[in-house]
Amino acid sequence: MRIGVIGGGAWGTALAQVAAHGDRDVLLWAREAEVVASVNADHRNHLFLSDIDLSPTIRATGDLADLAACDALLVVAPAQHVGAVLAATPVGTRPLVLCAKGIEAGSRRLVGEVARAVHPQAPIAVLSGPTFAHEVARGLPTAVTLACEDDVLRTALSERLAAPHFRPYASSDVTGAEIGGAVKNVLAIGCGVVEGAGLGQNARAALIARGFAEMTRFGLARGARAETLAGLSGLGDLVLTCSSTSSRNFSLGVGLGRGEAATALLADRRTVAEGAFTAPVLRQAAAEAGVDMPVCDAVCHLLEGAAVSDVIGTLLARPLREEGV
Ligand SMILES: NC(=O)c1ccc[n+]([C@@H]2O[C@H](COP(=O)([O-])OP(=O)(O)OC[C@H]3O[C@@H](n4cnc5c(N)ncnc54)[C@H](O)[C@@H]3O)[C@@H](O)[C@H]2O)c1
Ligand SMILES: O=P(O)(O)OC[C@H](O)CO
Repeated sequence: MRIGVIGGGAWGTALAQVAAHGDRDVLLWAREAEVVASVNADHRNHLFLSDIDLSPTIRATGDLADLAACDALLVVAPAQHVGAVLAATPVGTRPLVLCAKGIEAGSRRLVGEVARAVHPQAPIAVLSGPTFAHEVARGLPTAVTLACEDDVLRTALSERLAAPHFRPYASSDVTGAEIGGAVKNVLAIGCGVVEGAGLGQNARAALIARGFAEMTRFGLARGARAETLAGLSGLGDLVLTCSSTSSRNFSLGVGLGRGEAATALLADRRTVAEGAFTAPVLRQAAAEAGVDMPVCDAVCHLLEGAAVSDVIGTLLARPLREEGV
């Protein structure tokens, strides 16, 4: 199975490195000509993953048409751009493995729903979990959820992408795998705010636990399974992203917590903090589904410029309630 990767950011490049394990050929599509040039000439991605020596069996292209030579495509463009990039990609019946984490603005569709609309003939899988790209690319041990409704394809993809340091766990719950990844980015911004504002470790743990309850409520309402949300792509990724400044979402929150404006923090950035785009869409989607998500709402208010003390005060002053989802 020859793998093509759509997206030459940090995660697309790290996944290309995983797929190239054992000297297998991988084709990486990158939007930036300088990424294509540096991967092909130096086996490095100077723009997005600069300190990693890449396998020489990874070849980069700037032409989406070249992906017609691949058997399966990993989709690693940011969530807001997946629809446009896929519309320009020759897909047909090739499996699409969705690796972006987010919800599309406007349509409020998960990435899988976007992909199905653009390429209805293509089987869909989702690869998601606690995965900082720079750790995966360095060969540090990592486990992910690989979700696909088709058993045969799920097994084939798992076997093709598994490597000694990279262990996929199979699931048939595509929606659950997607929702965990999308919601955790929003919650990670909140945990970063806790850090930046110096609110303490207790507050961070409370936010992770109550945030997980929100992820579960929303996921169950959208048809996800509870065990998927409690797995690698849900709770696992939530814990990772809420604990480290290696996370772009957490770091964005740290800035907000220090009183910096979201507009300034997001201006001119080359890398993506998906939670900033997902938060307002998630608020709409949750309202539509009748699901209460006060922590995610609080993150929206903070991104809109509300003062940290006001937002935290409002969260804590809500009527007392029973614990549980
Ligand atoms: N970096 C990680 O550790 C990591 C891990 C797991 C999942 N992800 C997810 O992977 C996805 C891609 O993130 P990343 O970290 O590889 O990106 P990145 O932040 O390293 O780079 C930004 C990417 O956005 C692309 N881009 C910018 N404008 C675009 C446009 N108009 N059309 C198409 N592409 C455009 C760039 O070409 C580049 O590939 C995100 O959904 C992210 O949440 C990232
Ligand atoms: O840097 P972040 O916040 O986009 O997180 C990267 C990955 O999603 C972690 O699993």
